[in-house]
Amino acid sequence: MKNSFLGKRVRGGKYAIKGAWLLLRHEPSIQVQFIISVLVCLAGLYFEISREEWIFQFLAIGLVMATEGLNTAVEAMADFVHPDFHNKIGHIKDIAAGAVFIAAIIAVIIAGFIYFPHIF
Ligand SMILES: Nc1ncnc2c1ncn2[C@@H]1O[C@H](COP(=O)(O)OP(=O)(O)OP(=O)(O)O)[C@@H](O)[C@H]1O
Repeated sequence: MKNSFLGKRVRGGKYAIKGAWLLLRHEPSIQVQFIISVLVCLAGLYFEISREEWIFQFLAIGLVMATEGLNTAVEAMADFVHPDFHNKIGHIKDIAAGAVFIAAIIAVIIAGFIYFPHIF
């Protein structure tokens, strides 16, 4: 079982859950995004948004948090590979942060589409 196809998948799932838990426990940016996600979900309950709106909302939350998680991994990898200051490392980190920024902008636009008609 240990090295079977299924065993490896189960082990991979355990590592992934561990990684998600580490992000939530130790990454301030993920913690902030998690709190915002909870607040947005409360807003969804309050405004009784539709099934389709919930789907887009969860997609936006997943997009931002997953991108932030990958950004964190890139930063950790960059610091491990090259702990000292280097222009290339700065460039790599800026690009990874840019990906989070794009995801966040899209999430804000989606939130606007969902909540603007409910509020105004
Ligand atoms: N080793 C380095 N060499 C060159 N520039 C760096 C280096 N480390 C960080 N920088 C620059 O500082 C910026 C912020 O990097 P940092 O690793 O502190 O990310 P952060 O966004 O503050 O991380 P966190 O997600 O932990 O808040 C980078 O985008 C990059 O421009």
